[in-house]
Amino acid sequence: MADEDSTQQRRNTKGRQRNRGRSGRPRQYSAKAPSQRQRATDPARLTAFQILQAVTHEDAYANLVLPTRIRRNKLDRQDAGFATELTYGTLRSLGTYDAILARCVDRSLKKLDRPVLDALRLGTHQLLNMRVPAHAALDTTVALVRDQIGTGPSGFVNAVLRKVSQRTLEEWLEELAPGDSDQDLAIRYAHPPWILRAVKQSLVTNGRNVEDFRSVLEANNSAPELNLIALPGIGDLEPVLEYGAEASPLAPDAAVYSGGDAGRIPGVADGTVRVQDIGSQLTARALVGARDVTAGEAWLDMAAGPGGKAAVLAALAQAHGATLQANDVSEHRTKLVTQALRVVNEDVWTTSVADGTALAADPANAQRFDRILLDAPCTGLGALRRRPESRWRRTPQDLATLTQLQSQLLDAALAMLKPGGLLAYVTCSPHIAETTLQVNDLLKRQPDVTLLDSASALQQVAHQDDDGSVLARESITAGDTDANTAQLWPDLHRTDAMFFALLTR
Ligand SMILES: C[S@@+](CC[C@H](N)C(=O)[O-])C[C@H]1O[C@@H](n2cnc3c(N)ncnc32)[C@H](O)[C@@H]1O
Repeated sequence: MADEDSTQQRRNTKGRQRNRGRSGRPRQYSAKAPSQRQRATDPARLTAFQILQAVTHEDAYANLVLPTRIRRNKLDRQDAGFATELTYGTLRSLGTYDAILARCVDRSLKKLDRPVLDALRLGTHQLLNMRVPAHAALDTTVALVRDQIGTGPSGFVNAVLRKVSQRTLEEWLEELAPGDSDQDLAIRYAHPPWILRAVKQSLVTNGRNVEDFRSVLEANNSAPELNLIALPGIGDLEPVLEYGAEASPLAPDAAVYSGGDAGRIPGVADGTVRVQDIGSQLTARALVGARDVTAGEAWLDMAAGPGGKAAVLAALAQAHGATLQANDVSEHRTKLVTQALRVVNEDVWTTSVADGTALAADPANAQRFDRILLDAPCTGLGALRRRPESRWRRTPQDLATLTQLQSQLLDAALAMLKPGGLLAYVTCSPHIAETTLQVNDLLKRQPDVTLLDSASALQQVAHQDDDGSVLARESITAGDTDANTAQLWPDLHRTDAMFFALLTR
Protein backbone atom coordinates (compact mmCIF):
# COMPACT_ATOMS: atom_id res chain seq x y z
CA MET A 1 0.00 0.00 0.00
CA ALA A 2 2.77 2.37 0.95
CA ASP A 3 4.38 1.78 -2.41
CA GLU A 4 1.16 2.42 -4.20
CA ASP A 5 0.74 5.67 -2.26
CA SER A 6 4.15 6.91 -3.20
CA THR A 7 3.55 5.97 -6.81
CA GLN A 8 0.35 8.00 -6.67
CA GLN A 9 2.25 10.92 -5.25
CA ARG A 10 4.76 10.69 -8.06
CA ARG A 11 2.06 11.29 -10.62
CA ASN A 12 0.73 14.67 -11.48
CA THR A 13 -2.86 15.55 -12.22
CA LYS A 14 -2.53 14.32 -15.80
CA GLY A 15 -1.33 10.97 -14.51
CA ARG A 16 2.22 11.47 -15.71
CA GLN A 17 5.02 10.46 -13.43
CA ARG A 18 6.91 13.40 -11.96
CA ASN A 19 10.49 13.98 -11.03
CA ARG A 20 10.96 14.15 -7.32
CA GLY A 21 13.64 15.61 -5.13
CA ARG A 22 15.21 13.67 -2.30
CA SER A 23 12.87 15.36 0.12
CA GLY A 24 9.95 13.63 -1.55
CA ARG A 25 8.45 16.95 -2.61
CA PRO A 26 8.13 17.71 -6.31
CA ARG A 27 11.38 19.25 -7.53
CA GLN A 28 11.39 23.02 -8.08
CA TYR A 29 12.73 24.15 -11.43
CA SER A 30 14.87 27.28 -11.52
CA ALA A 31 15.37 29.86 -14.21
CA LYS A 32 18.93 28.64 -14.57
CA ALA A 33 20.47 26.92 -17.53
CA PRO A 34 20.54 23.09 -17.29
CA SER A 35 24.30 23.12 -16.63
CA GLN A 36 23.67 25.38 -13.69
CA ARG A 37 20.92 23.51 -11.89
CA GLN A 38 22.09 21.64 -8.81
CA ARG A 39 24.09 24.70 -7.77
CA ALA A 40 22.86 27.30 -5.32
CA THR A 41 23.75 30.32 -7.42
CA ASP A 42 24.68 30.03 -11.05
CA PRO A 43 28.42 30.49 -11.52
CA ALA A 44 28.26 33.29 -14.10
CA ARG A 45 26.16 35.55 -11.87
CA LEU A 46 28.19 34.63 -8.80
CA THR A 47 31.37 35.55 -10.67
CA ALA A 48 29.92 38.92 -11.74
CA PHE A 49 28.82 39.58 -8.15
CA GLN A 50 32.28 38.76 -6.79
CA ILE A 51 33.99 41.00 -9.35
CA LEU A 52 31.60 43.87 -8.74
CA GLN A 53 32.31 43.61 -5.02
CA ALA A 54 36.08 43.56 -5.58
CA VAL A 55 35.76 46.65 -7.78
CA THR A 56 33.39 48.64 -5.57
CA HIS A 57 34.86 47.59 -2.16
CA GLU A 58 38.52 46.98 -2.85
CA ASP A 59 39.28 49.35 -5.72
CA ALA A 60 40.15 46.38 -7.93
CA TYR A 61 40.26 46.73 -11.73
CA ALA A 62 37.60 44.68 -13.50
CA ASN A 63 39.84 43.86 -16.46
CA LEU A 64 42.41 42.32 -14.11
CA VAL A 65 40.03 40.52 -11.72
CA LEU A 66 37.71 39.12 -14.39
CA PRO A 67 40.07 36.60 -16.06
CA THR A 68 41.28 35.30 -12.68
CA ARG A 69 37.74 34.82 -11.37
CA ILE A 70 36.58 33.20 -14.59
CA ARG A 71 39.42 30.68 -14.27
CA ARG A 72 38.96 30.13 -10.54
CA ASN A 73 35.22 29.58 -10.88
CA LYS A 74 35.84 27.26 -13.87
CA LEU A 75 33.34 29.00 -16.15
CA ASP A 76 32.82 27.52 -19.59
CA ARG A 77 32.99 29.78 -22.64
CA GLN A 78 29.30 30.69 -22.60
CA ASP A 79 29.21 31.47 -18.88
CA ALA A 80 32.44 33.47 -19.21
CA GLY A 81 30.80 35.59 -21.93
CA PHE A 82 27.69 36.10 -19.78
CA ALA A 83 29.75 37.04 -16.70
CA THR A 84 31.83 39.50 -18.75
CA GLU A 85 28.79 41.21 -20.25
CA LEU A 86 27.05 41.34 -16.87
CA THR A 87 30.08 42.78 -15.06
CA TYR A 88 31.19 45.27 -17.70
CA GLY A 89 27.67 46.34 -18.60
CA THR A 90 26.75 46.92 -14.96
CA LEU A 91 29.94 48.86 -14.24
CA ARG A 92 29.65 51.06 -17.33
CA SER A 93 26.07 52.06 -16.55
CA LEU A 94 26.43 52.29 -12.78
CA GLY A 95 25.43 55.97 -12.65
CA THR A 96 22.24 55.37 -14.62
CA TYR A 97 21.28 52.34 -12.54
CA ASP A 98 21.91 54.14 -9.27
CA ALA A 99 19.62 56.97 -10.39
CA ILE A 100 16.89 54.42 -11.15
CA LEU A 101 17.44 52.51 -7.92
CA ALA A 102 17.31 55.75 -5.93
CA ARG A 103 13.70 56.10 -7.16
CA CYS A 104 12.82 52.58 -6.08
CA VAL A 105 14.42 52.56 -2.62
CA ASP A 106 12.92 54.56 0.24
CA ARG A 107 16.30 55.53 1.74
CA SER A 108 19.59 56.84 0.47
CA LEU A 109 21.54 54.24 -1.53
CA LYS A 110 24.53 55.10 0.68
CA LYS A 111 22.68 53.55 3.61
CA LEU A 112 22.34 50.17 1.89
CA ASP A 113 24.84 47.42 2.64
CA ARG A 114 27.25 47.49 -0.25
CA PRO A 115 26.74 43.84 -1.29
CA VAL A 116 22.99 44.50 -1.42
CA LEU A 117 23.50 47.56 -3.60
CA ASP A 118 25.81 45.60 -5.91
CA ALA A 119 23.21 42.82 -6.25
CA LEU A 120 20.55 45.43 -7.08
CA ARG A 121 22.81 46.91 -9.76
CA LEU A 122 23.39 43.48 -11.32
CA GLY A 123 19.66 42.74 -11.26
CA THR A 124 18.87 46.13 -12.81
CA HIS A 125 21.32 45.58 -15.66
CA GLN A 126 19.75 42.21 -16.45
CA LEU A 127 16.23 43.62 -16.27
CA LEU A 128 16.84 46.73 -18.37
CA ASN A 129 19.79 46.06 -20.63
CA MET A 130 20.25 42.36 -21.31
CA ARG A 131 18.15 39.84 -23.11
CA VAL A 132 17.37 38.00 -19.89
CA PRO A 133 13.66 37.30 -19.25
CA ALA A 134 12.41 39.46 -16.36
CA HIS A 135 11.44 36.47 -14.22
CA ALA A 136 14.91 34.93 -14.64
CA ALA A 137 16.64 38.22 -13.81
CA LEU A 138 14.51 38.54 -10.66
CA ASP A 139 14.63 34.93 -9.48
CA THR A 140 18.35 34.50 -10.00
CA THR A 141 19.25 37.80 -8.32
CA VAL A 142 17.05 37.02 -5.34
CA ALA A 143 18.60 33.53 -5.12
CA LEU A 144 22.07 35.06 -5.29
CA VAL A 145 21.25 37.44 -2.45
CA ARG A 146 19.74 34.61 -0.38
CA ASP A 147 22.84 32.46 -0.87
CA GLN A 148 25.51 35.12 -0.56
CA ILE A 149 24.02 37.70 1.81
CA GLY A 150 21.02 36.24 3.63
CA THR A 151 17.29 35.62 3.55
CA GLY A 152 16.37 39.01 5.06
CA PRO A 153 17.83 41.17 2.27
CA SER A 154 16.48 38.83 -0.42
CA GLY A 155 12.90 40.03 0.24
CA PHE A 156 14.03 43.64 0.02
CA VAL A 157 15.91 43.01 -3.22
CA ASN A 158 12.89 41.23 -4.67
CA ALA A 159 10.62 44.19 -3.87
CA VAL A 160 13.02 46.79 -5.29
CA LEU A 161 13.71 44.87 -8.49
CA ARG A 162 9.98 44.40 -9.07
CA LYS A 163 9.66 48.20 -9.07
CA VAL A 164 12.62 48.51 -11.45
CA SER A 165 11.03 45.98 -13.80
CA GLN A 166 7.83 48.01 -14.14
CA ARG A 167 9.44 50.24 -16.78
CA THR A 168 11.79 49.85 -19.69
CA LEU A 169 15.15 51.61 -19.63
CA GLU A 170 13.85 54.25 -22.06
CA GLU A 171 10.80 54.90 -19.86
CA TRP A 172 13.05 55.33 -16.82
CA LEU A 173 15.28 57.73 -18.75
CA GLU A 174 12.27 59.72 -19.94
CA GLU A 175 11.29 60.18 -16.33
CA LEU A 176 14.70 60.73 -14.75
CA ALA A 177 16.63 62.53 -17.46
CA PRO A 178 14.22 64.10 -19.96
CA GLY A 179 16.26 67.23 -20.73
CA ASP A 180 19.54 68.33 -22.28
CA SER A 181 21.24 69.61 -19.14
CA ASP A 182 24.66 68.11 -18.38
CA GLN A 183 23.07 66.48 -15.32
CA ASP A 184 20.37 64.77 -17.42
CA LEU A 185 22.80 63.76 -20.15
CA ALA A 186 25.16 62.39 -17.54
CA ILE A 187 22.38 60.05 -16.32
CA ARG A 188 21.27 59.13 -19.84
CA TYR A 189 24.78 58.29 -21.06
CA ALA A 190 26.14 57.05 -17.72
CA HIS A 191 29.11 59.41 -17.59
CA PRO A 192 29.88 61.78 -14.68
CA PRO A 193 29.10 65.39 -15.74
CA TRP A 194 32.77 66.50 -15.60
CA ILE A 195 33.72 63.81 -18.11
CA LEU A 196 30.81 64.74 -20.35
CA ARG A 197 32.00 68.36 -20.34
CA ALA A 198 35.59 67.25 -21.01
CA VAL A 199 34.48 65.27 -24.07
CA LYS A 200 32.52 68.26 -25.42
CA GLN A 201 35.47 70.60 -24.90
CA SER A 202 37.87 68.22 -26.59
CA LEU A 203 35.58 67.71 -29.59
CA VAL A 204 35.43 71.45 -30.19
CA THR A 205 39.19 71.90 -29.67
CA ASN A 206 39.87 69.12 -32.17
CA GLY A 207 37.59 70.54 -34.85
CA ARG A 208 34.61 68.27 -34.36
CA ASN A 209 30.97 69.18 -33.84
CA VAL A 210 30.07 69.49 -30.15
CA GLU A 211 26.91 67.43 -30.81
CA ASP A 212 29.15 64.47 -31.62
CA PHE A 213 29.52 63.98 -27.87
CA ARG A 214 26.54 61.61 -28.09
CA SER A 215 28.31 59.25 -30.45
CA VAL A 216 31.53 59.40 -28.40
CA LEU A 217 29.67 58.57 -25.18
CA GLU A 218 27.75 55.78 -26.91
CA ALA A 219 31.04 54.36 -28.19
CA ASN A 220 32.42 54.54 -24.64
CA ASN A 221 29.45 52.43 -23.56
CA SER A 222 29.92 49.75 -26.18
CA ALA A 223 31.85 46.53 -25.68
CA PRO A 224 35.17 46.93 -27.51
CA GLU A 225 36.43 44.32 -29.94
CA LEU A 226 39.74 42.72 -29.20
CA ASN A 227 42.52 44.51 -31.13
CA LEU A 228 45.64 42.58 -32.05
CA ILE A 229 49.04 43.27 -33.57
CA ALA A 230 51.47 40.79 -35.10
CA LEU A 231 54.73 42.45 -34.04
CA PRO A 232 56.31 43.85 -37.21
CA GLY A 233 59.01 41.50 -38.55
CA ILE A 234 58.34 38.99 -35.74
CA GLY A 235 54.67 37.95 -35.59
CA ASP A 236 52.53 36.33 -38.28
CA LEU A 237 49.06 37.78 -38.91
CA GLU A 238 47.94 35.03 -41.31
CA PRO A 239 47.09 32.37 -38.66
CA VAL A 240 45.29 35.08 -36.67
CA LEU A 241 43.05 35.79 -39.67
CA GLU A 242 42.54 32.06 -40.27
CA TYR A 243 41.46 31.77 -36.63
CA GLY A 244 38.60 34.16 -37.36
CA ALA A 245 39.93 37.67 -36.74
CA GLU A 246 39.45 40.32 -39.41
CA ALA A 247 42.29 42.37 -40.82
CA SER A 248 42.16 45.93 -39.48
CA PRO A 249 40.98 48.46 -42.06
CA LEU A 250 43.14 51.05 -40.28
CA ALA A 251 46.58 49.68 -39.45
CA PRO A 252 49.08 47.22 -40.94
CA ASP A 253 49.84 43.94 -39.11
CA ALA A 254 46.66 44.51 -37.08
CA ALA A 255 43.43 42.56 -36.66
CA VAL A 256 40.11 42.86 -34.89
CA TYR A 257 38.48 39.89 -33.17
CA SER A 258 35.08 39.72 -31.50
CA GLY A 259 35.18 36.11 -30.33
CA GLY A 260 36.45 36.73 -26.79
CA ASP A 261 39.21 34.60 -25.24
CA ALA A 262 42.51 36.04 -26.54
CA GLY A 263 44.68 33.29 -25.05
CA ARG A 264 43.90 30.80 -27.82
CA ILE A 265 44.65 33.13 -30.74
CA PRO A 266 47.76 31.88 -32.57
CA GLY A 267 50.86 33.82 -31.51
CA VAL A 268 49.35 35.37 -28.38
CA ALA A 269 50.72 32.77 -25.95
CA ASP A 270 54.25 33.08 -27.32
CA GLY A 271 54.08 36.91 -27.38
CA THR A 272 54.65 37.44 -31.12
CA VAL A 273 51.03 38.56 -31.46
CA ARG A 274 49.79 40.97 -28.82
CA VAL A 275 46.48 42.38 -27.69
CA GLN A 276 46.74 46.13 -28.17
CA ASP A 277 44.40 48.93 -29.09
CA ILE A 278 44.93 49.90 -32.73
CA GLY A 279 45.17 53.59 -31.80
CA SER A 280 48.04 52.73 -29.46
CA GLN A 281 49.72 50.76 -32.23
CA LEU A 282 49.51 53.74 -34.57
CA THR A 283 51.06 56.18 -32.08
CA ALA A 284 54.08 53.91 -31.51
CA ARG A 285 54.51 53.35 -35.25
CA ALA A 286 54.15 57.08 -35.99
CA LEU A 287 57.20 57.95 -33.86
CA VAL A 288 59.24 55.64 -36.10
CA GLY A 289 57.49 56.30 -39.42
CA ALA A 290 57.74 60.10 -39.14
CA ARG A 291 61.34 60.11 -40.34
CA ASP A 292 63.79 57.56 -41.84
CA VAL A 293 65.76 55.69 -39.21
CA THR A 294 69.56 55.79 -39.27
CA ALA A 295 71.15 52.55 -38.06
CA GLY A 296 72.49 52.89 -34.54
CA GLU A 297 69.80 55.32 -33.34
CA ALA A 298 69.07 55.25 -29.59
CA TRP A 299 65.39 55.24 -28.58
CA LEU A 300 63.78 55.66 -25.17
CA ASP A 301 60.31 54.62 -24.00
CA MET A 302 60.17 56.68 -20.85
CA ALA A 303 57.01 55.29 -19.19
CA ALA A 304 56.84 51.88 -20.80
CA GLY A 305 54.87 49.65 -18.42
CA PRO A 306 53.29 47.20 -19.10
CA GLY A 307 55.08 47.23 -22.46
CA GLY A 308 52.46 47.40 -25.22
CA LYS A 309 54.06 50.20 -27.20
CA ALA A 310 57.58 49.18 -26.12
CA ALA A 311 57.04 45.80 -27.83
CA VAL A 312 56.10 47.55 -31.09
CA LEU A 313 59.05 49.96 -30.78
CA ALA A 314 61.50 47.13 -29.99
CA ALA A 315 60.28 45.12 -32.99
CA LEU A 316 60.77 48.18 -35.22
CA ALA A 317 64.16 48.92 -33.61
CA GLN A 318 65.24 45.38 -34.49
CA ALA A 319 64.12 45.85 -38.08
CA HIS A 320 65.91 49.22 -38.44
CA GLY A 321 69.13 48.59 -36.49
CA ALA A 322 68.21 50.88 -33.59
CA THR A 323 68.22 50.18 -29.84
CA LEU A 324 65.51 50.79 -27.24
CA GLN A 325 65.66 51.55 -23.53
CA ALA A 326 62.30 50.81 -21.94
CA ASN A 327 61.89 52.54 -18.59
CA ASP A 328 59.17 52.69 -15.97
CA VAL A 329 58.97 54.00 -12.43
CA SER A 330 57.30 50.79 -11.26
CA GLU A 331 59.39 47.68 -10.77
CA HIS A 332 56.41 45.40 -11.28
CA ARG A 333 55.41 47.10 -14.51
CA THR A 334 59.01 46.95 -15.73
CA LYS A 335 58.91 43.17 -15.23
CA LEU A 336 55.87 43.10 -17.50
CA VAL A 337 57.84 45.12 -20.06
CA THR A 338 60.68 42.58 -19.93
CA GLN A 339 58.14 39.84 -20.57
CA ALA A 340 56.65 41.77 -23.49
CA LEU A 341 60.09 42.25 -25.06
CA ARG A 342 61.24 38.63 -24.76
CA VAL A 343 60.44 37.94 -28.42
CA VAL A 344 62.86 40.64 -29.61
CA ASN A 345 66.64 39.99 -29.77
CA GLU A 346 68.23 40.83 -26.44
CA ASP A 347 70.89 43.08 -27.93
CA VAL A 348 68.16 45.44 -29.19
CA TRP A 349 66.67 46.47 -25.85
CA THR A 350 67.32 47.15 -22.17
CA THR A 351 64.92 47.97 -19.36
CA SER A 352 65.32 50.30 -16.40
CA VAL A 353 63.33 51.17 -13.31
CA ALA A 354 63.47 54.92 -12.65
CA ASP A 355 61.39 57.99 -12.22
CA GLY A 356 61.51 59.70 -15.61
CA THR A 357 62.68 62.96 -14.03
CA ALA A 358 65.53 61.17 -12.22
CA LEU A 359 66.53 59.54 -15.50
CA ALA A 360 66.91 63.01 -17.01
CA ALA A 361 68.96 64.20 -14.04
CA ASP A 362 71.70 61.68 -14.92
CA PRO A 363 74.27 63.65 -16.97
CA ALA A 364 74.94 60.55 -19.10
CA ASN A 365 71.41 60.87 -20.48
CA ALA A 366 71.61 64.54 -21.48
CA GLN A 367 70.64 64.88 -25.18
CA ARG A 368 71.25 61.15 -25.60
CA PHE A 369 68.24 59.83 -27.47
CA ASP A 370 67.23 60.16 -31.13
CA ARG A 371 63.59 59.28 -30.45
CA ILE A 372 61.63 59.31 -27.22
CA LEU A 373 58.13 58.07 -26.51
CA LEU A 374 56.45 59.64 -23.50
CA ASP A 375 53.20 57.70 -23.12
CA ALA A 376 52.34 59.66 -20.03
CA PRO A 377 50.42 58.60 -16.94
CA CYS A 378 46.98 60.16 -17.49
CA THR A 379 43.32 59.94 -16.47
CA GLY A 380 42.67 57.22 -19.07
CA LEU A 381 39.43 58.91 -20.15
CA GLY A 382 40.11 57.71 -23.68
CA ALA A 383 39.92 54.06 -22.69
CA LEU A 384 36.57 54.01 -20.91
CA ARG A 385 35.31 51.14 -23.08
CA ARG A 386 37.96 48.84 -21.70
CA ARG A 387 38.10 50.12 -18.13
CA PRO A 388 34.45 50.17 -17.16
CA GLU A 389 34.89 51.38 -13.58
CA SER A 390 37.37 54.17 -14.22
CA ARG A 391 34.79 56.83 -15.12
CA TRP A 392 33.29 56.52 -11.61
CA ARG A 393 36.65 56.34 -9.86
CA ARG A 394 38.50 59.20 -11.51
CA THR A 395 37.88 62.69 -10.17
CA PRO A 396 38.66 66.18 -11.47
CA GLN A 397 41.20 66.40 -8.61
CA ASP A 398 43.26 63.66 -10.30
CA LEU A 399 43.81 66.05 -13.18
CA ALA A 400 45.80 68.52 -11.10
CA THR A 401 48.29 65.86 -9.96
CA LEU A 402 48.54 64.21 -13.36
CA THR A 403 48.98 67.36 -15.42
CA GLN A 404 51.79 68.49 -13.13
CA LEU A 405 53.55 65.12 -13.50
CA GLN A 406 53.01 65.19 -17.28
CA SER A 407 54.66 68.58 -17.64
CA GLN A 408 57.63 67.48 -15.48
CA LEU A 409 58.03 64.34 -17.59
CA LEU A 410 57.80 66.40 -20.79
CA ASP A 411 60.61 68.68 -19.60
CA ALA A 412 62.65 65.63 -18.60
CA ALA A 413 62.07 63.99 -21.98
CA LEU A 414 63.22 67.10 -23.83
CA ALA A 415 66.38 67.26 -21.73
CA MET A 416 67.23 63.73 -22.92
CA LEU A 417 66.39 64.38 -26.59
CA LYS A 418 69.19 64.97 -29.11
CA PRO A 419 68.88 68.31 -30.91
CA GLY A 420 66.75 67.53 -33.96
CA GLY A 421 65.46 64.30 -32.36
CA LEU A 422 61.78 63.30 -32.18
CA LEU A 423 59.59 63.20 -29.08
CA ALA A 424 56.12 61.64 -29.21
CA TYR A 425 53.86 62.79 -26.39
CA VAL A 426 50.96 60.36 -26.10
CA THR A 427 47.99 60.01 -23.73
CA CYS A 428 45.01 57.69 -23.70
CA SER A 429 42.89 60.68 -22.80
CA PRO A 430 41.23 63.36 -24.90
CA HIS A 431 41.01 65.79 -21.93
CA ILE A 432 42.44 69.10 -23.17
CA ALA A 433 44.26 69.73 -19.89
CA GLU A 434 46.33 66.60 -20.55
CA THR A 435 46.65 67.07 -24.29
CA THR A 436 46.43 70.29 -26.30
CA LEU A 437 46.79 72.62 -23.31
CA GLN A 438 49.73 70.58 -22.05
CA VAL A 439 51.45 70.96 -25.43
CA ASN A 440 50.64 74.70 -25.64
CA ASP A 441 52.12 75.25 -22.17
CA LEU A 442 55.25 73.36 -23.17
CA LEU A 443 55.70 75.46 -26.31
CA LYS A 444 55.44 78.61 -24.18
CA ARG A 445 57.76 77.22 -21.49
CA GLN A 446 60.43 76.02 -23.91
CA PRO A 447 60.58 78.31 -26.95
CA ASP A 448 63.18 76.14 -28.74
CA VAL A 449 60.68 73.26 -28.95
CA THR A 450 58.75 72.87 -32.21
CA LEU A 451 55.45 71.11 -32.77
CA LEU A 452 55.52 69.03 -35.97
CA ASP A 453 52.78 67.73 -38.25
CA SER A 454 51.51 65.03 -35.91
CA ALA A 455 48.44 64.24 -38.00
CA SER A 456 50.56 63.43 -41.07
CA ALA A 457 52.81 61.17 -38.99
CA LEU A 458 49.76 59.16 -37.91
CA GLN A 459 48.26 59.18 -41.41
CA GLN A 460 51.47 57.83 -42.93
CA VAL A 461 51.56 54.71 -40.76
CA ALA A 462 47.88 53.86 -41.33
CA HIS A 463 46.83 51.84 -44.39
CA GLN A 464 46.93 53.73 -47.69
CA ASP A 465 44.41 53.43 -50.53
CA ASP A 466 44.12 55.22 -53.90
CA ASP A 467 43.17 58.48 -52.15
CA GLY A 468 46.03 58.33 -49.65
CA SER A 469 45.76 57.43 -45.98
CA VAL A 470 42.56 55.76 -44.81
CA LEU A 471 42.91 57.93 -41.69
CA ALA A 472 41.14 61.09 -42.82
CA ARG A 473 43.03 64.19 -41.78
CA GLU A 474 39.92 66.15 -40.78
CA SER A 475 38.88 63.31 -38.47
CA ILE A 476 42.02 63.62 -36.34
CA THR A 477 43.05 67.27 -36.26
CA ALA A 478 41.85 70.84 -36.36
CA GLY A 479 45.39 72.09 -36.75
CA ASP A 480 47.18 73.54 -39.76
CA THR A 481 49.37 71.49 -42.04
CA ASP A 482 52.81 71.85 -40.51
CA ALA A 483 52.23 72.16 -36.76
CA ASN A 484 49.38 70.25 -35.18
CA THR A 485 48.37 67.66 -32.65
CA ALA A 486 46.18 64.64 -33.44
CA GLN A 487 43.31 63.00 -31.59
CA LEU A 488 41.79 59.58 -32.34
CA TRP A 489 38.18 58.83 -31.38
CA PRO A 490 36.35 55.62 -30.41
CA ASP A 491 33.27 56.51 -32.47
CA LEU A 492 35.13 57.44 -35.67
CA HIS A 493 38.16 55.14 -35.59
CA ARG A 494 36.99 52.33 -33.28
CA THR A 495 40.14 52.93 -31.22
CA ASP A 496 40.75 54.36 -27.79
CA ALA A 497 40.75 58.16 -27.76
CA MET A 498 44.55 58.39 -28.09
CA PHE A 499 46.23 61.77 -28.30
CA PHE A 500 49.49 62.18 -30.25
CA ALA A 501 51.84 65.16 -30.47
CA LEU A 502 55.15 64.97 -32.32
CA LEU A 503 57.77 67.44 -31.14
CA THR A 504 61.38 68.31 -31.82
CA ARG A 505 63.95 70.76 -30.54
C1 LIG B 1 49.96 55.10 -19.86
S1 LIG B 1 51.01 54.02 -18.98
C2 LIG B 1 52.13 53.51 -20.24
C3 LIG B 1 51.55 52.44 -21.14
C4 LIG B 1 52.61 51.78 -22.01
N1 LIG B 1 53.31 52.76 -22.81
C5 LIG B 1 52.02 50.71 -22.93
O1 LIG B 1 51.77 51.02 -24.11
O2 LIG B 1 51.85 49.59 -22.47
C6 LIG B 1 51.96 55.11 -18.04
C7 LIG B 1 53.11 54.49 -17.28
O3 LIG B 1 53.82 55.55 -16.64
C8 LIG B 1 54.43 55.03 -15.51
N2 LIG B 1 54.88 56.18 -14.69
C9 LIG B 1 54.15 56.92 -13.83
N3 LIG B 1 54.92 57.89 -13.30
C10 LIG B 1 56.14 57.77 -13.86
C11 LIG B 1 57.36 58.48 -13.71
N4 LIG B 1 57.46 59.52 -12.88
N5 LIG B 1 58.43 58.09 -14.44
C12 LIG B 1 58.34 57.02 -15.27
N6 LIG B 1 57.21 56.31 -15.44
C13 LIG B 1 56.12 56.68 -14.76
C14 LIG B 1 53.37 54.16 -14.91
O4 LIG B 1 53.94 53.20 -14.04
C15 LIG B 1 52.74 53.54 -16.15
O5 LIG B 1 53.28 52.28 -16.39
